[in-house]
Amino acid sequence: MAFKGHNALASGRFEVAARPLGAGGHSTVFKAKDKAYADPSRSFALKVYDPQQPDEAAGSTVHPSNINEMLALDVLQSAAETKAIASSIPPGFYRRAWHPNVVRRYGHHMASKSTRHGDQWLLLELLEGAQSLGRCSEVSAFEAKAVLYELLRMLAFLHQNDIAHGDISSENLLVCRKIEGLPLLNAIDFGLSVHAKAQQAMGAESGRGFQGARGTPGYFTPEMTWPYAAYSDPKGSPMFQRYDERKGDIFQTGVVAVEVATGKNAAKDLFPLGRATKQGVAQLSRQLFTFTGRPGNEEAAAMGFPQGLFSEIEVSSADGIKAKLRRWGVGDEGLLDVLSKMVCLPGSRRTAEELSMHPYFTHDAALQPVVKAYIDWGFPPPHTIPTPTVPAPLPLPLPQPTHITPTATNSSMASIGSPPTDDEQMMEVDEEADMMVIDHSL
Ligand SMILES: Nc1ncnc2c1ncn2[C@@H]1O[C@H](COP(=O)(O)OP(=O)(O)OP(=O)(O)O)[C@@H](O)[C@H]1O
Repeated sequence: MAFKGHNALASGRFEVAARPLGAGGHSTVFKAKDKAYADPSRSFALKVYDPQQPDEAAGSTVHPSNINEMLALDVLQSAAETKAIASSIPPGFYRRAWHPNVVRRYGHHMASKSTRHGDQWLLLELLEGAQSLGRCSEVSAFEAKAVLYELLRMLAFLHQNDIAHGDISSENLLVCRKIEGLPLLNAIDFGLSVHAKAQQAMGAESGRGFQGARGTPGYFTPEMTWPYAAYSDPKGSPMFQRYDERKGDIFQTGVVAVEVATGKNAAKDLFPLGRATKQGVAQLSRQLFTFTGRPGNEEAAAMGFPQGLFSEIEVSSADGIKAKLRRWGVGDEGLLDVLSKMVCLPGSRRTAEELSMHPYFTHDAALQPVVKAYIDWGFPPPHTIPTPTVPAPLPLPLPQPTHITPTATNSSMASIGSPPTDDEQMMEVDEEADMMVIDHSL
């Protein structure tokens, strides 16, 4: 197994598969074994970031999104450790308290001055046999409901921890196994995440929210696009308003849910970005507001939305949004109601926790195995399913970590595997795996 670049760190420590698992704009992800781990036969996903040209001011070769991702996973690790202590999970086993819908982090290294490929990496749980939600075919209506419920539970958790994912898309959600026959999602790619820790580390001014459009085409939100429509040269315009990325997560999740429910593709069929230019975003903005409706006076003022913009478009209403969703092929009235509170203007968007308590989910006893799984993992829902068949939650044994079979089944989703074998014997090294050299003096 060879690693391109052959630097001492990566080729010495990891045995890396030649063929990548996947690649993104700033990284390549490989299946790898870590010789420093107690069980050197255990496989991980090694995300190797591309070094950047040294930044003029700080001389750093680390792309800011890599820092974002690393720090978001730091925050999630702290949350898991705190939860583990509260649940009397012994030290070293905190990953048992990690949220089931977020990929687990095992270590990282960020050599901030190095231009060598392989000096910036993130070691993640291997989601073996996983495929992106966007590539799953034949998702049943009930699977689609379970997927949306899981997404909302995951977002509620992230948002409670003051993290916005910032780039929810069907490519950044991997499906790797099933709970009682239902798909289990894992969110990856926290490169555009928004959280106080990154803002502190990178000296961003305080206050939540970004300005301007960023993310994956197909998932841009109305609030990030309107300044492009409002001004011929919006760059640096003081009229750019900050927007709350947590609300953006809700909109993007709604778009993913529409994709899953209808089989349409966000970037091709729903909200295509014709050209990645200001003019292209301006056109997309018109399309987005045609879908959501333009803001009424009050919301327009709150968004800093100029008077008169898109005056020919009707004012936003839930009924208008539902009618358009029906035309796209969403038929279920419950789902229509949930989506009309997600794929709408920011002022009308509900929180992930509120949405997870919608009767569409809570009145469906068939969703019980999924809800029960969260209770078993130590994440009780903010609601209870009103059915006599639901057993009362018992005092929890230590949640068993999940284990993934090495190969996908021939269905569109892979299956749950046998129980884990390594966690107990890994105790010391489990912690050791996090004590990797961190050099991010940015
Ligand atoms: N933990 C994992 N287990 C298995 N495969 C993974 C894992 N993490 C990432 N991948 C694969 O690698 C691909 C790229 O990962 P990721 O989206 O994190 O990279 P990125 O460089 O941040 O991408 P982008 O340019 O979209 O921001 C994913 O689409 C997936 O196929």
